[in-house]
Amino acid sequence: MAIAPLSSSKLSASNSKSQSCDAVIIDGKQVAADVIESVKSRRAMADIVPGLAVILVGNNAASSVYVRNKSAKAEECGFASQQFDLPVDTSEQEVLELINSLNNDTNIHGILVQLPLPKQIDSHQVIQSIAPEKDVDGFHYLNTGKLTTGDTNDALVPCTPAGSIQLIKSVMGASELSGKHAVVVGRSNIVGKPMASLLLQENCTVTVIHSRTNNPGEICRQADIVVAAVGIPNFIKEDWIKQGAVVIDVGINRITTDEGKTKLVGDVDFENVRSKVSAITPVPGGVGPMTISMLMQNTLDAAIRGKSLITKES
Ligand SMILES: Nc1nc(=O)c2c([nH]1)NC[C@@H]1CN(c3ccc(C(=O)N[C@@H](CCC(=O)O)C(=O)O)cc3)C=[N+]21
Ligand SMILES: [Mg+2]
Repeated sequence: MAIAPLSSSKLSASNSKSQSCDAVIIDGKQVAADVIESVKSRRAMADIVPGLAVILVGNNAASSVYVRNKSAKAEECGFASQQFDLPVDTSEQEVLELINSLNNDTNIHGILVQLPLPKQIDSHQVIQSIAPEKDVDGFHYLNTGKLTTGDTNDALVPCTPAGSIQLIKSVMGASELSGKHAVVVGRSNIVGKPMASLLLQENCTVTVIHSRTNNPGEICRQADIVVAAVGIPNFIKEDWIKQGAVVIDVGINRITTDEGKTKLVGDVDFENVRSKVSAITPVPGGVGPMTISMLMQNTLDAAIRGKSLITKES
């Protein structure tokens, strides 16, 4: 796995592309704010109040912060948000009963169960119990099936991969994206697999590498686009990155610095990688804010679809 890093002089000599000393730092906060503006105006035009239910089980500190941020953003968009804070010893049956009642609540259009769940609860059972048309995380089989078969028009697409694609598109046109080699690092159901499907949809050549991959660095170095979703700080080093690549860092790792402060970092060795890429997302301020914006977009889409169904039926 250890590959000697190329010196940058060697690279510039062997690469026809210009040295990208001035990499674009993709402003995820700005793109996310643009998505929110569009959600607000579409909501007002549709004249509806989308209802979002967020369920949090237990008191994981990071989860509490994320859930609060999601509820606050929903309110800002003109949604009605309901937050359910359940104790850490809640049974699976109790969660299923709550979801059942939200599935039947016509004022609720989106249901999100914050992951991870405490160990007595089977998250698989919980996710599959959410009505697919309210599954704003896009984790239900019906939505993952629609995504992998390319039926993305009425699928609810997982928020982090959907946001990541949008960030790629903010620096690369659709025609430019077509035919590019994208390497997804990580194969989770939440990010890696749906990300691969979305990139295929954009006509990329897609490789998914993971913890059992032989020669991951060699493969990653061929990538025009790298999406890192492994959950390990500084996992992606400079010598894994091809000159001029676009790098999307999905990692959210809370680390303690030498000075004893906690700090949020991604999966990419940002300071060393940035001189080599054409564009890169920072952490924080990259993919994270997009995840929340795409959740609002999914909730609005679910509410608009729900309204048109009712109109059709009546
Ligand atoms: N059912 C479910 N759906 C999720 O979408 C989901 C989940 N469970 N469990 C946890 C992860 C994590 N996640 C994040 C969302 C926003 C930021 C975010 O806004 N991050 C900011 C920084 C926030 C901070 O400072 O802590 C940023 O990167 O700039 C991060 C992480 C959604 N998740
Ligand atoms: Mg993995």
